Amino acid sequence: MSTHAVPFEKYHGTGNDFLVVDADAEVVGDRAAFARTHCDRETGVDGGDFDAERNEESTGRRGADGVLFLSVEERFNPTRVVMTLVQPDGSTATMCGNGARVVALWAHDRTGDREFMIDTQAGTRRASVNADATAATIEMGEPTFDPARVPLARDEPLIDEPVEGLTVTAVNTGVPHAVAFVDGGRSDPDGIDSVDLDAVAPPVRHADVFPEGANVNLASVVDDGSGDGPALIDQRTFERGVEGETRSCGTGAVAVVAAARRLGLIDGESAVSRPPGGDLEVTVPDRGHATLTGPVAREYEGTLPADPR
Ligand SMILES: N[C@@H](CCC[C@H](N)C(=O)O)C(=O)O
Repeated sequence: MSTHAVPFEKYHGTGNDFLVVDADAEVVGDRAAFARTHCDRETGVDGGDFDAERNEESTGRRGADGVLFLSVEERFNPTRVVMTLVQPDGSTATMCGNGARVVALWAHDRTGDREFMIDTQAGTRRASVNADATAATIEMGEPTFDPARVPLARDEPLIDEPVEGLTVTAVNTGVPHAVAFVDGGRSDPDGIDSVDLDAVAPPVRHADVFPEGANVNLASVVDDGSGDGPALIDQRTFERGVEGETRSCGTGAVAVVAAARRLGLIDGESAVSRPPGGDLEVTVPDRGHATLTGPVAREYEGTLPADPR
């Protein structure tokens, strides 16, 4: 059994926060146990109070939404980064939009580059960091409603249909998502924030129609984009693997905009999705890659036991 200390860095993208471990430099024997222990919101890693050496945007919470194990391959142009996300329940996610944006900033911090190819289990995705390294953009692949690829336990797409008490649309944006539109945005006392997400999401997340489970999003169209600016959509997401609500979900933001377009709820291919942790700019063109852009920040660093058992 290994008991050595593993260096890590903590980053977040719009409040979706991750421990980052350099997989080339560090050997973590049981990655699932490492994630389960150190991501725990009650007893996991603690960045402590803010101080001058820490980024003032730190979320300041114990634990994390996952561990990113990263491997940099600088011999490619652009530099490639192999990304594996292990979630707080020990599962591995095929894709994570905010995680991939964090990967871009982490790789920028190590190499100084601003363009990267990120290898995920959902495919290779192009990513970039902006000039002052405060935001990152990632190509997200093409959202699909294809029942075989969501996946669904049926042959027809699931579009605006009742599932376990919510009316949902199912879409895969690298991982499976269920999107339910509700009336009233965040500023409405009876709107999206009045819903008990921890109560309504689990039956949908585990519904038989989703054989691999699903992340569950609530969304409310605040501005349909028919005026001057892009559409604005308030978002909340209950994440598979975290088994709770996160402050932001990037694949969820793309799913919300893709579903809004499919249902004809917004004009144009661009929208701002607004989870609690901050705004995400999303484009979902008729064909080709969706994109996801938003702030990313480094919080702090430290060491953690490799084998926490
Ligand atoms: N927070 C992520 C999504 C991570 C994967 C998800 N929990 C799953 O298991 O499907 C994001 O920003 O996309």
